[in-house]
Amino acid sequence: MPSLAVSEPHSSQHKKEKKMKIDLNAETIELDDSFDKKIKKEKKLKKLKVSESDSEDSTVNEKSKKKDKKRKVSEIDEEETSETSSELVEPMNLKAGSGGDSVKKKRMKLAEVEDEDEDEDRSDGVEEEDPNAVLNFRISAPLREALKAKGIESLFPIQAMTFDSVLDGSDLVGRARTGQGKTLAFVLPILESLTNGHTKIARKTGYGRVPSVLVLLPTRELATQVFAEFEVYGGALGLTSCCLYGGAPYQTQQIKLKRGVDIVIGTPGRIKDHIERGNIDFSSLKFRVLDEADEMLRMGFVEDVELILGKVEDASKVQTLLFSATLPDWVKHIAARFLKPHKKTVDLVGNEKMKASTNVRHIIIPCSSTARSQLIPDIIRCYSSGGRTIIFTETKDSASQLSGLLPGARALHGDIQQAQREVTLSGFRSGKFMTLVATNVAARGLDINDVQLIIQCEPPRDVEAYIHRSGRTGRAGNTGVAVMLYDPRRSNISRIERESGVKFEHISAPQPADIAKAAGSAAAESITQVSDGVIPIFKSAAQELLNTSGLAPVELLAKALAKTAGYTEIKSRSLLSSMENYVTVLLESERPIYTLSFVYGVLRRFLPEEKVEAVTSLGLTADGKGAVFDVPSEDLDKYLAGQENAAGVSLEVVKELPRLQVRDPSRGGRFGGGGHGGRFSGGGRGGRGGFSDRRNSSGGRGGRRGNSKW
Ligand SMILES: Nc1ncnc2c1ncn2[C@@H]1O[C@H](COP(=O)(O)OP(=O)(O)OP(=O)(O)O)[C@@H](O)[C@H]1O
Repeated sequence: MPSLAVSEPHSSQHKKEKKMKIDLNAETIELDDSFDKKIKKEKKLKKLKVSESDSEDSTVNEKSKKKDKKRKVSEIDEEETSETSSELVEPMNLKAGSGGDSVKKKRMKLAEVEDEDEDEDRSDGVEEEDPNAVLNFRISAPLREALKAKGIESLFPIQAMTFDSVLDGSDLVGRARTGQGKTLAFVLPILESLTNGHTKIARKTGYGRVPSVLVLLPTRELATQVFAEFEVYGGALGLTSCCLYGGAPYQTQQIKLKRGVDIVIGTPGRIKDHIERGNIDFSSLKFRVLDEADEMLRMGFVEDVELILGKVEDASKVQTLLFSATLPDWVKHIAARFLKPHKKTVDLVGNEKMKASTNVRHIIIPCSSTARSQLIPDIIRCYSSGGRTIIFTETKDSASQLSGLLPGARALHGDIQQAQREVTLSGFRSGKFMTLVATNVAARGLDINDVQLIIQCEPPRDVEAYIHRSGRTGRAGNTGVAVMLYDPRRSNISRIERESGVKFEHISAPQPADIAKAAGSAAAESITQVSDGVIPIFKSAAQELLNTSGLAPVELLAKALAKTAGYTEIKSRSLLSSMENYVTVLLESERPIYTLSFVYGVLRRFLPEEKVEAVTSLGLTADGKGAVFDVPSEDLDKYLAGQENAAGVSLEVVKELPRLQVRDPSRGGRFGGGGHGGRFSGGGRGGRGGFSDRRNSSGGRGGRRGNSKW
């Protein structure tokens, strides 16, 4: 593993004082959910053997209701004393995961923790009860069994905190960070309500029945994923579901609707089409769910959503639930419009500074658009731990281009035919390929096992996108890494930092030499495994080489290892742009430097024109006294030698990238206040400017069918 220089310790934000607010009377609950800690605790509690008697096969565990208040209170106590830490260990090279079940994997990890804690627990001699154990909720036996089969024996906080409210008939707004189980938070109580709860009697049954539940989601992939959950858990209770989204034939969807379904899941455009064709009747709806509501509305589905929601005969008889990891202010207006006034709100993020996943290590690396395809494979090598990687680009074009440049990667975006999108996603899920290059179409909700690494090619426009994209890793209590590439001269990452609460780790690009070193160790290991039987055959060639090379045996062996590892030439990388074969140079002048043209003027005083033109990625330092730029590494000596003819000017190769002024494109390229305060270490070479691929963007907010940009 290459040792990567980290200039700023990743830590403090996770250990800050946690604020918690609970006001049951006002029906608003806000908690710091301290998910890591919660999961650990949960695992410890697994040891508790809650005997599940057969007589308890009664559909609902009545006791659980009485325990409700107690459970909530103990939940709060736990949270109050906990800390959230997302500090993760340095990346390791693990074997590529072959798929499998994330829950099981997580259980395994935590089982190890349990073992360590065993002695301690024995000495306590106190058995703790898990307040969130599935058995403590009004969850019927078939559903409990289905959960158990998936390795779920305890509810996650958002599920535990919302279950009774939904089952008892409340409208609800639910918010929890990415990957914390919001889907089951509505799936479970809805299913129980339909089969054992208050909506059971009114629910239509039999052939041709009209749906009781409508779930609206922003993308087809997400609709398919939520549909799969309803299939598993609803199927266990004899309920049927269907999934309606664009790009798939109408006829099969129509036939399903005609036969009758209990739950309809889909994207707004296609559902509206079915309504208009008279295929669907929401007059007997009992539940409406808006999952990732803000995204649906952002994608231009407002009118469709309104029309669909308006298709119920008596809105007072329908429960409406709204779930998301992010709730921009304007979503609250939507909630006020569609949800009943006495709705409940369970907000596990609340006023917490950190809005993004706390299970994720958030890293930023300076990189130009031209260096991306060279840098990304090295980032994957260093940070994916052998698991899956999702790379986010801003546009469909750049997703297609980048996937073509990365070996074994596939693209996913809105211009790809639906059938192909499904093939791609299922290939990624099953581990046929390990790198997916996607637009925001994959940013929301997708729950894919063993995604260890997220790479964002440039900072997204809004903070919600950052939160959701980085949340594709570190799910269900697992850990992950999110790397964002940025242009230190142009990208204003401080806004994302401020609004998401993330304190980025500033790291320089992995240097090819570090990666080669790690590959050399692996090659050495593989050589020790070669059978001694080959020695007599190769010995004479080795002896000959030793005699003629003029090198010491260890040097010769080093060359052999380099060849075995596939590194016959070691490049280096710019600190400024991550371009290979470029080096970052700092120019300092006795006089203040206000403009880029001043820097070019200074360079012309002591360098020939062609050398000045070869300078790239020029940026001014925040202290106003210098400028940094990249020069081709092969010409470095010529640049450094030139300074001898320049009075009052010095040039040196930087080992740490100084703080830079950030250029504000909205002000005609003028430089704004200081950039971020990060410093970067390492050596490097760099590349050309032109960082953003947004010029390719079709812009706008997307049309009715959404996804036009993605
Ligand atoms: N109680 C539980 N115990 C163990 N695993 C669970 C539990 N509930 C959900 N999970 C798993 O956690 C993962 C994340 O769940 P889910 O996709 O619902 O998260 P989310 O909060 O909706 O995330 P996002 O905001 O990104 O959409 C899934 O793999 C799910 O199977």
